[in-house]
Amino acid sequence: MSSGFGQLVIGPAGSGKSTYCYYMQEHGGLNRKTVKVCNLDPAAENFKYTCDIDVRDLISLEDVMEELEYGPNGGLIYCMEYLLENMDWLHDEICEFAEDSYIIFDCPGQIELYSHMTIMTQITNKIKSWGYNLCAVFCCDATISMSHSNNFISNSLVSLSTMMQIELPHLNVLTKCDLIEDKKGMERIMDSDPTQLISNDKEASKFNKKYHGLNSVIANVLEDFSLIRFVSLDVTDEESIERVMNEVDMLVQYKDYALPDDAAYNLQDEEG
Ligand SMILES: Nc1nc2c(ncn2[C@@H]2O[C@H](COP(=O)(O)OP(=O)(O)OP(=O)(O)O)[C@@H](O)[C@H]2O)c(=O)[nH]1
Ligand SMILES: [Mg+2]
Repeated sequence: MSSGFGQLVIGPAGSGKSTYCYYMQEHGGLNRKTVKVCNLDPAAENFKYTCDIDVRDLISLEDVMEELEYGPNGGLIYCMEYLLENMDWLHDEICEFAEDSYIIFDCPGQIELYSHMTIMTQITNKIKSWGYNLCAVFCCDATISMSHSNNFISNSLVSLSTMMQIELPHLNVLTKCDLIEDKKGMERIMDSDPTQLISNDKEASKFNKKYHGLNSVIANVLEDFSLIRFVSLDVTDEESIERVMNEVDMLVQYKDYALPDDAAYNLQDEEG
C-alpha cells in the first residue's frame, strides 16, 4: 500500500492540461521533487512529459472504437467505466511508487465527465481511499476566458459545476497566459468582481438585453458566494509556475505545508 499527494488535472478540450502536467513535472524535478505523471486519457496521442503510468496500457479509445464500433464520445465513457471497474490495475501501478509519492493525473477533456457524470468522482474517491491527498486543478484557456466577459462567466460556471461534482479542493488555473499581450487588462479582469465585469462590458450590454440580464444575475451569484478564483500560469515564467505549484501544494498539504497533526497539538496542550 502506497500513499501520497496528487493533482487531478481537468478542464475543457485543448485547455492546456497535458502541457500543464509537463511543466509541473519539469519544475518539480528542478526542485528535487519527483513528480510522477499518470495519463488517464485513453484517447491521448502524444505528450511531452515522461509518462509513468498510462491508462492506454489498460484500454485505449482506438481499440474500443475499432472493436466495439463506438463513436469517440461513447467510446471514451466506456473506457472510463472500464477503468473504474479495474481500479486494481491502477492501484498496482501506483504501488510501484515510493511512499509519499506525488502524482499528477492528466485527464481527458470531455467536460461532461466532470460536470454532471459521476465516473471521475468515483475514480477520485477510490484514489483518495488509498491514502492520497488529492486536489483538482481546473485548466481554463486564458485566450478564450479573457477574450470576453461572457466567456469568463461561462468558464466560471463550468468550473463551479465541476467543483461541486468532483468534491475535491479546487484550483482554477488560467493557462496560456504567455499568449496574452495585455497582462494588465487580464489582471484587472481577474481582480474585478463578476458583477462589475458584466456591467462594465459595453459590448455585452449591446448584445441582447435579456441575456445580459441573465448574465448579470449569474455574476451576482458567483460574487455573493465568493465561489470562483483564478490563478494565472505563464509557462515561460519560472516564478509563475512556482506560484501555481505552491498553491496546489497547500491544497494537498504537501509535506512542507502539512498542518501539525492532532498528536502534536495535544502534546502542546498538555505542556500548557
Ligand atoms: N503558448 C502556449 N500554448 C499552450 C500552452 N498550453 C497548451 N498550449 C497549446 O495548446 C494546445 C493544447 O494543449 P494540450 O496541453 O494538449 O491541451 P489538453 O487540455 O491536454 O488537450 P486535450 O487533452 O486534447 O483535451 C497545444 O497546441 C499546446 O501546445 C501554454 O501555456 N502556452
Ligand atoms: Mg491532453
